[in-house]
This record gives sequence, C-alpha cells and structure tokens, in this order.
Amino acid sequence: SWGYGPKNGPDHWHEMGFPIAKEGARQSPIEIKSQEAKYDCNLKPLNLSYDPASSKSISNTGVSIQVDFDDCSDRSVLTGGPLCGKYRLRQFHFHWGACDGHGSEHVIDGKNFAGELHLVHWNAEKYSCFGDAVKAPDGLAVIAVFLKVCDSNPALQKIVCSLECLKSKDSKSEFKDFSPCSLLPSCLQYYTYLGSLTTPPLCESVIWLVLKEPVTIGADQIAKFRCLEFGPNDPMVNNYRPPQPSKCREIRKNFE
Ligand SMILES: NS(=O)(=O)c1ccc(-n2ccn(-c3ccc(F)cc3F)c2=O)cc1
Ligand SMILES: [Zn+2]
Repeated sequence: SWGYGPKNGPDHWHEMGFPIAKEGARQSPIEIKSQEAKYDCNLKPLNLSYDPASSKSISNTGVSIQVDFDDCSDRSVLTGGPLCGKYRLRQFHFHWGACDGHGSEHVIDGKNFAGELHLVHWNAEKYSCFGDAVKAPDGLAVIAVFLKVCDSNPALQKIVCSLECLKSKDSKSEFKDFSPCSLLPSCLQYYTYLGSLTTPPLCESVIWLVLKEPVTIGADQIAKFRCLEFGPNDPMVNNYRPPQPSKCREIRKNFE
C-alpha cells in the first residue's frame, strides 16, 4: 500500500486510489510565504484545554508514531482561532527527515525544518464521530508545530523513551497522563489556511493552524525517531509529503 518509498510515495498516491492527490483544490502541505499571508485582526487566539488523563496509547502506525486520545467526550478541546465550535483532540503524530535539513511538511519562506508535529482535532459540535468529520470541509483542525534540532526537549522525553518498544509496525504501548500542551511553544501565533490530510485518504477537511514558533528536539532524541521502522529493515525516515500547489488559496495570520 501507499508509503514514502520510490514506488509508493507521494508522487504515486494519485494512481494508488487517491486521485485527489493530483486533482484536489485544497491539498496540503503548502509553502507559506510569510509576507503574502494576510494579517486578520478578527482571528481569535487559540484556546487549548487538554486533559492529560485523556491520553491512551502510543503506537507505530507504519507511517508515523502516534499518540491516541479518548475523544468520547469534551476532555481535550481546541476552540478559538478561526474555528466555529469545539474541536476534540483525537491524536497527535510526527513527520521527520533522514537528516536535519528536511522532514517538515509545511515550508516557511523556503525553510524546511527537521520535523513537524501534528495535533489532530475534529468538530464534535457539528459531527457525531471522527469518521463523519473527516469527510466535511470544516470537519478537522490540525495544529502544526515545527521541530528544530537544538537542545533536548524535556517534553519529548516520555515519547522518546517509549520508542524502544515501538520499533516495529503496529506495535503499541499504554501512554497515560501525557499533557500535549507541554509540546507547544510559548507563543501560539499562527498561520491558517484551508487544506487537507497530508497522507491518504487526503480528505480536504482540514483547517490548518501552523504555529510560527518552532519547538526544539535534541539530536539524540530525533536519532531515536529515525530508529523506528516502516517495516522490517526499512527505517522510518522522510515520512513527509512535499508542498502542494497553492491554487491561489488565501493564507491568514493572527499577528502583524
Ligand atoms: N498528517 S495529517 O494531515 O495530520 C493526517 C493525515 C491522515 C490522517 N488520517 C489517516 C486516516 N485517517 C482516518 C482515521 C479514521 C477514520 F475514520 C477516517 C480517517 F480518514 C486519518 O484521520 C490524519 C491526519
Ligand atoms: Zn501529519
């Protein structure tokens, strides 16, 4: 099935059952040119209210490392920003490169970061389950946080320590009492645009919130991400989709 290799990677997804990859009007990620993003004074600050007790498990999905949350009630929610309604946190996961010079999905003024964290939320006010929300144009809201290789990040250490038992595809461990807001930068200024999931099924249902400020990850920490595997003897690296045509989409920012 689809992946990130030379035969099943992003350039092949359109011929692997996901024509939207080529034909879509709002595909993600995109390159963000900061000077072209329009400051919108009506954009509210992001309001995050996460309950650490709602974290459930961490798993190697075969394409990323993912922490899943209990989204049966409004325990971890995102409101504000450009959003109408309450978006429930379902999972977060990462994308990263084989080396520090690339690995992020969004690109800012031509700069690639070493990785990117995605916190995936769904509109629980309008839709009854994630599966319904993922098909709606306002169904999902994903916060993207760039990872910059610098000092070690204590907030990532619990994740990094759990990777040793998650090397293989479909491995899974319990992962309780983790506070996802510990992964966020102090400044929550953001860019926002309408886009899609960045992997199949590539649904055009995501309101993207790309934070301007990166967070750090230590060289030793990202090295452990690179020891994970897509499959046997197939190191999990470069699990990112490159920027897609902007197709004259408006990008807004909540800062001047
Ligand atoms: N990288 S990202 O844009 O944040 C991203 C990319 C892909 C997904 N993704 C993949 C499959 N699903 C999914 C899971 C359950 C479901 F019912 C429907 C889905 F599309 C999903 O949400 C979720 C997030
Ligand atoms: Zn992602």
